[in-house]
Amino acid sequence: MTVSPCRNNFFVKHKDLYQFLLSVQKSCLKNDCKQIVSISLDIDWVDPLVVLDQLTQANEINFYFENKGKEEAIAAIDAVAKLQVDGQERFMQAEDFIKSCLKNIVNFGNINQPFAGSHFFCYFSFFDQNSQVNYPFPSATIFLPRWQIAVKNQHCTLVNNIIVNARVDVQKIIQNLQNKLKLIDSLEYHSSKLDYFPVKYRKKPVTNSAQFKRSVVSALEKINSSRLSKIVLADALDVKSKNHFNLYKSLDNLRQIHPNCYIFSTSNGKGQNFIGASPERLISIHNQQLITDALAGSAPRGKTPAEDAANANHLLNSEKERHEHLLVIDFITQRLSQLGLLPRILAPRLRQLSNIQHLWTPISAVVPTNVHPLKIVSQLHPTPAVAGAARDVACAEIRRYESFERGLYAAPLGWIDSQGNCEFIVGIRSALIDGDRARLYAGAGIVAGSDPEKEFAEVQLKLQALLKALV
Ligand SMILES: C=C(O[C@@H]1C=C(C(=O)O)C=C[C@H]1O)C(=O)O
Repeated sequence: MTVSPCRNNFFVKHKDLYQFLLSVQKSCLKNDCKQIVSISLDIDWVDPLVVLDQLTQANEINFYFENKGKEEAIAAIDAVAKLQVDGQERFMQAEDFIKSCLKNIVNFGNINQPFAGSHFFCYFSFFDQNSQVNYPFPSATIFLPRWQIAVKNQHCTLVNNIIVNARVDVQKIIQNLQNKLKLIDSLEYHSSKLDYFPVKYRKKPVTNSAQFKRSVVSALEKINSSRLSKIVLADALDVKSKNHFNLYKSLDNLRQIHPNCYIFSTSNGKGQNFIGASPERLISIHNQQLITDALAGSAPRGKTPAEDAANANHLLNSEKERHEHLLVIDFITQRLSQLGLLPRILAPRLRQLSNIQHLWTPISAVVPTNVHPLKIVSQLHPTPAVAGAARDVACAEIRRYESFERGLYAAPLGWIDSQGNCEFIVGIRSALIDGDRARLYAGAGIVAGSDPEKEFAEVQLKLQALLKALV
């Protein structure tokens, strides 16, 4: 792997890149192969969301991921390498794809700056196989983007991944990069305010309220009599707007309303987008340190500080909520142990969002270098936070109760770098957007003692938070 020093002034120093690309091309010619070059450049601060909005073409896939609290945002646009698969082997195939791409990547620029070097963006569906034939996303998509813009703590990095072979015009690659830099430089940034448009839309629940509550009652009967101790039942809400939804403004609203959530968006390059604001991290790994969230058990935020504290107290002390939460902790620790990891359960706490609060227990572990992040993702997904326990029974029942395809809802999405660092979240509180139509998803965990009315209200609360941000 060849690494050159960082170029702060690309326009002055681009000769080094030219020489570098020529040498890569020469070796491609000699070995009759092609190579991916990851060019990392330090650039002036930009808002990756604005870049995403302004630079993505409708026919390109893309990915957006932001955690305002951590001052991190990353936009990935278009693909130079992509894998889309369905079926049980999807996580394994994704891992193999990433490993084989990495063998073929050389770096140019300072790969030690935040988010430099190659990153793979991945999103999966809840089930191995979508049963809705025309569902717009396959059950696994992994891609290495052509363009990646990321900020971390005010530091901004542009990565341009390119394919070099014997025929490619090296001069043109550099020209392309220069043009893109100029374009990014010319973008305008306005400090935006919350933009609640009085959007005109029609709402239509996919499951009517009576049906949802009947499902809860029926699930409770099963919980008393079978191997099922928890099931997460979701509801969907269809919304038809007068105009096309504005993704950029909706995401901008989401990041302002939910600054401590992960804001995400992905486009399939065919007109459909999946977006949301999730409080739930599946795994993050930084320098072999893994953190995962057990997040389950919910209460609304109070209207006054006193009411809020009372709700929080009730949540922390409720046997039913604690049982629901413990099932997730037990599952995660068991699964991590099966992989040979030694999970450490950190102190339980509350995750307080603008509209709702959850019981939250972070769990940490050290990941040996031979355990690939996607092995862990495949072991953990779906946790009882979004499926139930026992998992197989819960998943089969979810298929029976829910009349709609979960698709990317409640499934892992995130990125992995070449060192095994990664961040995957669970795609809950999410919506599938298709022009002027949106389908919103949210669910609630049902355990012994659940009240159908309260579970229905919890799902509506989650749906409303998302609906409020869509414009
Ligand atoms: C399934 C969802 O949320 C999950 C269910 C929770 C609960 O029932 O208490 C809490 C957090 C999430 O793990 C969702 O929001 O769609």
